Amino acid sequence: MSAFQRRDGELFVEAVALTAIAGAEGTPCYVYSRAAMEAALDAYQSALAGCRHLVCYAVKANSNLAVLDLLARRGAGFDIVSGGELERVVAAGGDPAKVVFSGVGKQAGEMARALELGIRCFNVESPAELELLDSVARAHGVIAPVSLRVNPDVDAETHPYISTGLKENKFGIDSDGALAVYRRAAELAGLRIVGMDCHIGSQLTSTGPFLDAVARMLELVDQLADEGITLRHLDVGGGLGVRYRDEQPPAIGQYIAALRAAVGERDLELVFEPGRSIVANAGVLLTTVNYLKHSAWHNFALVDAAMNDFIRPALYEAWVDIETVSDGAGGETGTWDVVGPVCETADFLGRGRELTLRPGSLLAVRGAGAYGFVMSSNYNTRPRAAEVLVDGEQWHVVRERETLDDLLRGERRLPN
Ligand SMILES: Cc1ncc(COP(=O)(O)O)c(C=O)c1O
Ligand SMILES: N[C@H](CCC[C@H](N)C(=O)O)C(=O)O
Repeated sequence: MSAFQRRDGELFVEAVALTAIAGAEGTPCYVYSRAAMEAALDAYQSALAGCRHLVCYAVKANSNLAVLDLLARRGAGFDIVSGGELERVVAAGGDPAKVVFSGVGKQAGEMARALELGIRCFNVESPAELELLDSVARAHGVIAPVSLRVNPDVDAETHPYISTGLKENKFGIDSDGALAVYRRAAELAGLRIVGMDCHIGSQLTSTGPFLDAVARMLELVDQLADEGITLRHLDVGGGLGVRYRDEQPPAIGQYIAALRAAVGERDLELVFEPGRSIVANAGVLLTTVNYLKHSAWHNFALVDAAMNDFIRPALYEAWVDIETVSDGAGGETGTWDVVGPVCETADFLGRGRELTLRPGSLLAVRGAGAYGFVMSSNYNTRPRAAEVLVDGEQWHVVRERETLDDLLRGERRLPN
Protein backbone atom coordinates (compact mmCIF):
# COMPACT_ATOMS: atom_id res chain seq x y z
CA MET A 1 0.00 0.00 0.00
CA SER A 2 1.31 3.45 -0.89
CA ALA A 3 2.36 5.67 1.98
CA PHE A 4 0.43 8.46 0.24
CA GLN A 5 -3.34 8.12 0.56
CA ARG A 6 -6.37 10.39 0.33
CA ARG A 7 -8.68 10.56 3.29
CA ASP A 8 -11.79 12.70 3.07
CA GLY A 9 -10.30 14.46 0.08
CA GLU A 10 -7.00 15.31 1.83
CA LEU A 11 -3.65 13.85 0.82
CA PHE A 12 -1.84 12.18 3.71
CA VAL A 13 1.61 10.74 4.03
CA GLU A 14 1.40 7.87 6.49
CA ALA A 15 -0.78 9.34 9.27
CA VAL A 16 0.08 12.99 8.65
CA ALA A 17 -1.90 15.43 6.48
CA LEU A 18 0.34 17.26 4.04
CA THR A 19 -1.60 20.47 4.76
CA ALA A 20 -0.35 20.26 8.36
CA ILE A 21 3.28 20.08 7.25
CA ALA A 22 2.88 22.91 4.74
CA GLY A 23 1.13 25.01 7.39
CA ALA A 24 3.95 24.57 9.87
CA GLU A 25 7.00 24.55 7.61
CA GLY A 26 5.87 26.53 4.60
CA THR A 27 6.58 25.69 0.99
CA PRO A 28 8.44 24.63 -1.05
CA CYS A 29 9.12 21.65 1.15
CA TYR A 30 10.17 18.08 0.46
CA VAL A 31 8.30 15.43 2.44
CA TYR A 32 9.44 11.81 2.69
CA SER A 33 7.85 8.68 4.11
CA ARG A 34 10.06 6.55 6.31
CA ALA A 35 7.80 3.52 5.87
CA ALA A 36 7.93 3.75 2.07
CA MET A 37 11.73 3.85 2.04
CA GLU A 38 11.98 0.96 4.46
CA ALA A 39 9.48 -1.10 2.49
CA ALA A 40 11.48 -0.65 -0.71
CA LEU A 41 14.74 -1.64 0.99
CA ASP A 42 12.99 -4.63 2.57
CA ALA A 43 11.77 -5.70 -0.88
CA TYR A 44 15.39 -5.89 -2.04
CA GLN A 45 16.55 -7.69 1.09
CA SER A 46 13.78 -10.26 1.06
CA ALA A 47 14.12 -11.00 -2.66
CA LEU A 48 17.80 -11.67 -1.96
CA ALA A 49 17.19 -14.00 0.99
CA GLY A 50 19.12 -17.23 0.67
CA CYS A 51 21.96 -15.79 -1.34
CA ARG A 52 24.96 -13.82 -0.20
CA HIS A 53 24.19 -10.19 -0.92
CA LEU A 54 24.69 -6.55 -0.03
CA VAL A 55 22.31 -3.76 -0.94
CA CYS A 56 24.32 -0.55 -1.23
CA TYR A 57 21.87 2.34 -1.44
CA ALA A 58 23.10 4.96 -3.95
CA VAL A 59 23.59 7.98 -1.72
CA LYS A 60 23.31 10.46 -4.59
CA ALA A 61 19.60 9.76 -5.02
CA ASN A 62 18.72 11.33 -1.67
CA SER A 63 21.55 11.96 0.74
CA ASN A 64 19.74 13.49 3.70
CA LEU A 65 21.32 12.18 6.93
CA ALA A 66 17.98 10.96 8.24
CA VAL A 67 17.42 8.91 5.09
CA LEU A 68 20.88 7.38 5.28
CA ASP A 69 20.39 6.72 8.99
CA LEU A 70 17.12 4.84 8.58
CA LEU A 71 18.48 2.74 5.73
CA ALA A 72 21.70 1.98 7.64
CA ARG A 73 19.68 0.82 10.65
CA ARG A 74 17.94 -1.67 8.37
CA GLY A 75 21.20 -3.14 7.17
CA ALA A 76 21.89 -1.18 3.99
CA GLY A 77 25.36 -0.52 2.71
CA PHE A 78 26.04 2.51 0.54
CA ASP A 79 27.26 3.33 -2.94
CA ILE A 80 29.12 6.64 -2.88
CA VAL A 81 30.66 8.81 -5.59
CA SER A 82 32.58 11.40 -3.59
CA GLY A 83 34.45 12.03 -0.39
CA GLY A 84 31.51 14.21 0.63
CA GLU A 85 29.08 11.30 0.33
CA LEU A 86 31.48 9.16 2.37
CA GLU A 87 31.42 11.70 5.20
CA ARG A 88 27.62 11.76 5.04
CA VAL A 89 27.51 7.99 5.45
CA VAL A 90 29.84 8.22 8.45
CA ALA A 91 27.83 11.09 9.96
CA ALA A 92 24.63 9.06 9.52
CA GLY A 93 26.08 6.05 11.37
CA GLY A 94 26.62 3.92 8.26
CA ASP A 95 29.20 1.15 8.29
CA PRO A 96 32.22 1.98 6.05
CA ALA A 97 32.80 -1.76 5.64
CA LYS A 98 29.57 -1.80 3.61
CA VAL A 99 30.54 1.10 1.33
CA VAL A 100 31.41 0.77 -2.34
CA PHE A 101 33.03 3.77 -4.00
CA SER A 102 31.99 4.44 -7.61
CA GLY A 103 32.71 7.43 -9.85
CA VAL A 104 34.95 8.28 -12.78
CA GLY A 105 37.03 10.98 -11.13
CA LYS A 106 38.08 9.85 -7.67
CA GLN A 107 40.84 11.96 -6.21
CA ALA A 108 43.85 10.81 -4.20
CA GLY A 109 42.59 12.48 -1.01
CA GLU A 110 39.20 10.78 -1.32
CA MET A 111 40.89 7.42 -1.87
CA ALA A 112 43.10 7.93 1.17
CA ARG A 113 40.14 8.74 3.41
CA ALA A 114 38.19 5.75 2.12
CA LEU A 115 41.17 3.48 2.80
CA GLU A 116 41.56 4.93 6.27
CA LEU A 117 37.90 4.15 7.01
CA GLY A 118 38.22 0.64 5.55
CA ILE A 119 35.54 0.74 2.87
CA ARG A 120 34.46 -2.46 1.24
CA CYS A 121 35.73 -1.75 -2.26
CA PHE A 122 36.58 0.75 -4.96
CA ASN A 123 34.73 0.43 -8.26
CA VAL A 124 37.62 1.46 -10.48
CA GLU A 125 36.61 3.11 -13.75
CA SER A 126 39.88 3.50 -15.70
CA PRO A 127 43.45 2.14 -15.93
CA ALA A 128 44.77 5.53 -14.75
CA GLU A 129 42.58 5.37 -11.65
CA LEU A 130 43.87 1.86 -10.95
CA GLU A 131 47.46 3.07 -10.94
CA LEU A 132 46.64 6.02 -8.68
CA LEU A 133 44.74 3.81 -6.23
CA ASP A 134 47.68 1.40 -6.07
CA SER A 135 50.10 4.21 -5.27
CA VAL A 136 47.79 5.78 -2.67
CA ALA A 137 47.29 2.40 -0.98
CA ARG A 138 51.01 1.65 -0.92
CA ALA A 139 51.79 5.11 0.42
CA HIS A 140 49.43 4.36 3.32
CA GLY A 141 50.73 0.85 3.85
CA VAL A 142 47.40 -0.79 3.10
CA ILE A 143 45.86 -2.93 0.37
CA ALA A 144 42.93 -1.48 -1.56
CA PRO A 145 40.04 -3.85 -2.37
CA VAL A 146 39.23 -3.43 -6.04
CA SER A 147 36.38 -4.16 -8.38
CA LEU A 148 36.50 -2.97 -11.99
CA ARG A 149 33.46 -1.18 -13.36
CA VAL A 150 33.06 -2.62 -16.82
CA ASN A 151 31.23 -0.84 -19.60
CA PRO A 152 29.34 -3.62 -21.44
CA ASP A 153 28.14 -1.42 -24.35
CA VAL A 154 24.50 -2.14 -23.58
CA ASP A 155 21.70 0.27 -24.40
CA ALA A 156 19.74 0.96 -21.23
CA GLU A 157 16.83 2.33 -23.31
CA THR A 158 16.47 5.31 -21.03
CA HIS A 159 16.98 9.07 -21.41
CA PRO A 160 20.41 9.62 -23.04
CA TYR A 161 21.55 11.84 -20.15
CA ILE A 162 21.12 9.00 -17.68
CA SER A 163 22.43 6.20 -19.86
CA THR A 164 25.88 5.11 -18.72
CA GLY A 165 26.65 1.70 -20.22
CA LEU A 166 27.31 2.51 -23.87
CA LYS A 167 30.83 2.64 -25.31
CA GLU A 168 30.46 6.35 -26.00
CA ASN A 169 29.70 7.11 -22.32
CA LYS A 170 32.46 8.22 -19.97
CA PHE A 171 31.74 5.44 -17.48
CA GLY A 172 33.57 2.22 -16.79
CA ILE A 173 36.25 0.25 -18.59
CA ASP A 174 35.44 -1.03 -22.08
CA SER A 175 34.51 -4.67 -21.48
CA ASP A 176 36.71 -5.74 -24.40
CA GLY A 177 39.74 -4.38 -22.59
CA ALA A 178 38.71 -5.37 -19.07
CA LEU A 179 40.70 -8.63 -18.88
CA ALA A 180 43.94 -6.76 -19.52
CA VAL A 181 43.12 -4.29 -16.75
CA TYR A 182 42.35 -7.15 -14.33
CA ARG A 183 45.72 -8.71 -15.21
CA ARG A 184 47.39 -5.39 -14.46
CA ALA A 185 45.49 -5.11 -11.16
CA ALA A 186 46.73 -8.58 -10.21
CA GLU A 187 50.31 -7.36 -10.63
CA LEU A 188 49.97 -4.30 -8.41
CA ALA A 189 51.07 -4.84 -4.82
CA GLY A 190 48.71 -2.21 -3.39
CA LEU A 191 45.56 -3.85 -4.73
CA ARG A 192 43.43 -6.92 -4.02
CA ILE A 193 40.86 -7.91 -6.65
CA VAL A 194 37.49 -8.60 -5.04
CA GLY A 195 34.81 -8.13 -7.65
CA MET A 196 33.32 -6.83 -10.85
CA ASP A 197 30.90 -3.93 -11.19
CA CYS A 198 28.61 -2.48 -13.81
CA HIS A 199 25.96 0.26 -13.87
CA ILE A 200 24.33 0.90 -17.21
CA GLY A 201 21.97 3.76 -16.41
CA SER A 202 18.95 4.88 -14.50
CA GLN A 203 15.17 4.59 -14.80
CA LEU A 204 15.34 1.29 -16.71
CA THR A 205 11.88 -0.12 -17.20
CA SER A 206 12.67 -3.64 -18.39
CA THR A 207 15.02 -6.38 -17.27
CA GLY A 208 16.45 -7.02 -20.77
CA PRO A 209 19.34 -4.55 -20.66
CA PHE A 210 20.29 -5.67 -17.13
CA LEU A 211 20.39 -9.27 -18.30
CA ASP A 212 22.53 -8.35 -21.32
CA ALA A 213 24.97 -6.55 -19.04
CA VAL A 214 25.11 -9.46 -16.59
CA ALA A 215 25.69 -11.92 -19.43
CA ARG A 216 28.68 -9.88 -20.57
CA MET A 217 29.99 -9.68 -17.00
CA LEU A 218 29.65 -13.41 -16.47
CA GLU A 219 31.62 -14.12 -19.64
CA LEU A 220 34.41 -12.05 -18.15
CA VAL A 221 34.06 -13.69 -14.74
CA ASP A 222 34.50 -17.11 -16.35
CA GLN A 223 37.49 -15.98 -18.39
CA LEU A 224 39.10 -14.57 -15.26
CA ALA A 225 38.47 -17.80 -13.38
CA ASP A 226 40.28 -19.69 -16.17
CA GLU A 227 43.26 -17.44 -15.50
CA GLY A 228 43.10 -18.11 -11.77
CA ILE A 229 41.54 -14.75 -10.82
CA THR A 230 38.46 -15.48 -8.74
CA LEU A 231 36.00 -12.83 -7.67
CA ARG A 232 34.10 -12.60 -4.43
CA HIS A 233 31.25 -10.45 -5.67
CA LEU A 234 29.33 -9.28 -8.69
CA ASP A 235 27.93 -5.75 -8.41
CA VAL A 236 25.16 -5.13 -10.92
CA GLY A 237 24.75 -1.45 -10.01
CA GLY A 238 21.43 0.31 -9.67
CA GLY A 239 19.09 1.61 -12.30
CA LEU A 240 15.75 -0.08 -11.70
CA GLY A 241 13.07 2.38 -12.79
CA VAL A 242 9.90 3.47 -11.03
CA ARG A 243 6.46 4.39 -12.21
CA TYR A 244 6.18 8.17 -12.61
CA ARG A 245 3.32 8.14 -15.11
CA ASP A 246 2.51 4.99 -17.04
CA GLU A 247 5.86 3.18 -17.07
CA GLN A 248 5.68 -0.45 -16.06
CA PRO A 249 9.03 -1.34 -14.56
CA PRO A 250 9.37 -4.82 -13.11
CA ALA A 251 8.69 -5.05 -9.39
CA ILE A 252 11.83 -5.20 -7.23
CA GLY A 253 11.21 -8.90 -6.52
CA GLN A 254 10.83 -9.76 -10.22
CA TYR A 255 13.95 -7.85 -11.18
CA ILE A 256 16.03 -9.55 -8.48
CA ALA A 257 14.65 -12.97 -9.39
CA ALA A 258 15.64 -12.45 -13.04
CA LEU A 259 19.18 -11.45 -12.09
CA ARG A 260 19.56 -14.27 -9.57
CA ALA A 261 18.51 -16.74 -12.24
CA ALA A 262 21.05 -15.29 -14.68
CA VAL A 263 23.87 -15.66 -12.15
CA GLY A 264 22.80 -19.22 -11.40
CA GLU A 265 24.81 -21.36 -9.02
CA ARG A 266 28.03 -19.38 -9.25
CA ASP A 267 29.60 -18.68 -5.88
CA LEU A 268 29.32 -14.92 -6.07
CA GLU A 269 27.96 -12.46 -3.55
CA LEU A 270 25.45 -10.18 -5.30
CA VAL A 271 25.80 -6.46 -4.73
CA PHE A 272 23.16 -3.93 -5.80
CA GLU A 273 23.33 -0.12 -5.86
CA PRO A 274 19.70 1.02 -6.03
CA GLY A 275 18.84 4.67 -5.59
CA ARG A 276 15.65 5.77 -7.30
CA SER A 277 13.73 2.54 -6.64
CA ILE A 278 14.24 3.01 -2.88
CA VAL A 279 13.33 6.67 -2.51
CA ALA A 280 11.62 8.20 -5.59
CA ASN A 281 8.05 7.37 -4.75
CA ALA A 282 8.63 7.86 -1.04
CA GLY A 283 8.77 11.62 -1.50
CA VAL A 284 6.76 14.61 -2.66
CA LEU A 285 7.61 18.26 -3.15
CA LEU A 286 4.97 20.56 -1.68
CA THR A 287 4.45 23.85 -3.44
CA THR A 288 1.88 26.64 -3.27
CA VAL A 289 0.22 28.42 -6.18
CA ASN A 290 1.06 32.12 -6.00
CA TYR A 291 -0.65 33.42 -9.14
CA LEU A 292 -2.80 32.26 -11.99
CA LYS A 293 -1.98 33.89 -15.29
CA HIS A 294 -3.70 33.55 -18.64
CA SER A 295 -2.22 34.20 -22.05
CA ALA A 296 -3.66 33.65 -25.50
CA TRP A 297 -2.03 30.21 -25.61
CA HIS A 298 -1.54 28.99 -22.10
CA ASN A 299 -2.84 29.09 -18.60
CA PHE A 300 0.03 29.39 -16.17
CA ALA A 301 -0.02 28.45 -12.52
CA LEU A 302 2.94 30.24 -10.94
CA VAL A 303 4.03 28.21 -7.95
CA ASP A 304 6.67 28.86 -5.30
CA ALA A 305 8.89 25.88 -6.25
CA ALA A 306 11.09 26.16 -9.28
CA MET A 307 13.70 24.38 -11.35
CA ASN A 308 16.29 25.23 -8.72
CA ASP A 309 14.27 23.10 -6.28
CA PHE A 310 13.46 20.25 -8.64
CA ILE A 311 15.35 20.20 -11.91
CA ARG A 312 14.25 16.88 -13.41
CA PRO A 313 11.45 18.31 -15.59
CA ALA A 314 13.74 21.03 -16.98
CA LEU A 315 16.79 18.81 -17.40
CA TYR A 316 15.25 15.61 -18.75
CA GLU A 317 11.73 16.77 -19.61
CA ALA A 318 10.80 14.27 -16.93
CA TRP A 319 7.09 13.84 -16.22
CA VAL A 320 5.97 13.86 -12.61
CA ASP A 321 2.44 13.73 -11.35
CA ILE A 322 1.13 16.98 -9.84
CA GLU A 323 -1.99 17.00 -7.73
CA THR A 324 -3.87 19.29 -5.40
CA VAL A 325 -3.43 18.28 -1.77
CA SER A 326 -7.02 19.17 -0.81
CA ASP A 327 -9.88 18.11 -3.07
CA GLY A 328 -12.75 20.52 -3.25
CA ALA A 329 -10.67 23.55 -2.32
CA GLY A 330 -12.22 25.23 -5.34
CA GLY A 331 -10.81 27.39 -8.07
CA GLU A 332 -10.64 27.42 -11.84
CA THR A 333 -10.70 24.10 -13.62
CA GLY A 334 -8.48 24.07 -16.68
CA THR A 335 -5.29 22.96 -18.35
CA TRP A 336 -2.33 24.52 -16.63
CA ASP A 337 1.39 24.87 -17.13
CA VAL A 338 2.76 24.64 -13.61
CA VAL A 339 5.77 26.95 -13.63
CA GLY A 340 8.13 28.49 -11.10
CA PRO A 341 9.45 32.00 -10.53
CA VAL A 342 12.91 31.38 -12.03
CA CYS A 343 13.91 33.37 -15.10
CA GLU A 344 14.12 30.47 -17.55
CA THR A 345 11.52 29.19 -19.97
CA ALA A 346 12.62 25.68 -18.91
CA ASP A 347 11.39 26.47 -15.41
CA PHE A 348 8.37 24.22 -15.33
CA LEU A 349 7.30 21.37 -13.09
CA GLY A 350 4.63 20.13 -15.46
CA ARG A 351 2.87 21.31 -18.59
CA GLY A 352 -0.69 20.88 -19.75
CA ARG A 353 -2.06 19.54 -16.46
CA GLU A 354 -5.77 19.27 -15.78
CA LEU A 355 -6.22 20.83 -12.35
CA THR A 356 -8.63 22.97 -10.37
CA LEU A 357 -6.56 25.82 -8.95
CA ARG A 358 -6.76 29.11 -7.13
CA PRO A 359 -4.07 31.29 -5.64
CA GLY A 360 -3.08 29.55 -2.43
CA SER A 361 -3.75 26.01 -3.70
CA LEU A 362 -1.31 23.53 -2.20
CA LEU A 363 0.16 21.08 -4.73
CA ALA A 364 2.07 17.85 -4.28
CA VAL A 365 4.65 16.98 -6.91
CA ARG A 366 4.94 13.20 -6.72
CA GLY A 367 8.03 11.05 -7.32
CA ALA A 368 10.26 13.72 -5.81
CA GLY A 369 12.09 11.56 -3.28
CA ALA A 370 14.94 10.73 -5.68
CA TYR A 371 17.15 13.23 -7.47
CA GLY A 372 15.04 16.04 -6.04
CA PHE A 373 16.56 18.02 -3.18
CA VAL A 374 20.03 16.62 -3.96
CA MET A 375 20.00 18.25 -7.39
CA SER A 376 18.67 21.57 -6.13
CA SER A 377 20.66 24.78 -6.38
CA ASN A 378 20.56 28.41 -5.32
CA TYR A 379 19.99 29.73 -8.84
CA ASN A 380 18.29 33.14 -8.75
CA THR A 381 19.51 33.36 -5.12
CA ARG A 382 16.72 31.12 -3.93
CA PRO A 383 17.25 29.41 -0.57
CA ARG A 384 16.87 25.66 -0.83
CA ALA A 385 13.71 24.02 0.47
CA ALA A 386 13.17 22.37 3.84
CA GLU A 387 13.04 18.57 4.09
CA VAL A 388 10.64 16.70 6.35
CA LEU A 389 10.54 12.99 7.18
CA VAL A 390 7.25 11.47 8.25
CA ASP A 391 7.30 8.52 10.61
CA GLY A 392 3.80 7.25 11.37
CA GLU A 393 1.97 10.01 13.21
CA GLN A 394 5.10 12.05 13.71
CA TRP A 395 7.12 14.19 11.42
CA HIS A 396 10.56 15.68 11.75
CA VAL A 397 12.27 18.55 9.97
CA VAL A 398 15.40 16.76 8.74
CA ARG A 399 16.80 19.79 6.97
CA GLU A 400 15.90 23.36 7.73
CA ARG A 401 14.97 25.70 4.96
CA GLU A 402 18.03 27.72 3.96
CA THR A 403 18.13 31.39 4.87
CA LEU A 404 19.47 34.27 2.83
CA ASP A 405 22.32 34.47 5.36
CA ASP A 406 23.23 30.88 4.46
CA LEU A 407 23.42 31.93 0.83
CA LEU A 408 25.68 34.92 1.41
CA ARG A 409 28.01 33.11 3.81
CA GLY A 410 31.55 33.02 2.50
CA GLU A 411 31.07 35.73 -0.09
CA ARG A 412 32.97 39.02 0.12
CA ARG A 413 32.78 42.46 -1.36
CA LEU A 414 35.93 43.93 -2.87
CA PRO A 415 38.47 45.05 -0.24
CA ASN A 416 38.28 48.73 -1.17
C1 LIG B 1 27.38 3.97 -10.08
C2 LIG B 1 25.94 4.17 -9.79
N1 LIG B 1 25.29 3.26 -9.06
C3 LIG B 1 23.98 3.40 -8.75
C4 LIG B 1 23.26 4.49 -9.18
C5 LIG B 1 21.84 4.58 -8.78
O1 LIG B 1 20.99 4.51 -9.86
P1 LIG B 1 19.42 4.44 -9.66
O2 LIG B 1 19.02 5.62 -8.86
O3 LIG B 1 18.90 4.51 -11.04
O4 LIG B 1 19.11 3.16 -8.98
C6 LIG B 1 23.88 5.44 -9.98
C7 LIG B 1 23.11 6.59 -10.48
O5 LIG B 1 23.53 7.66 -10.54
C8 LIG B 1 25.26 5.30 -10.27
O6 LIG B 1 25.90 6.20 -10.99
N1 LIG C 1 23.83 9.21 -12.52
C1 LIG C 1 22.80 8.27 -12.68
C2 LIG C 1 21.54 8.79 -13.10
C3 LIG C 1 21.07 9.90 -12.27
C4 LIG C 1 19.71 10.26 -12.71
C5 LIG C 1 19.12 11.38 -12.02
N2 LIG C 1 19.95 12.53 -11.89
C6 LIG C 1 17.72 11.68 -12.45
O1 LIG C 1 17.21 12.69 -11.98
O2 LIG C 1 17.10 10.93 -13.20
C7 LIG C 1 23.27 7.09 -13.47
O3 LIG C 1 24.45 6.91 -13.50
O4 LIG C 1 22.49 6.30 -13.97
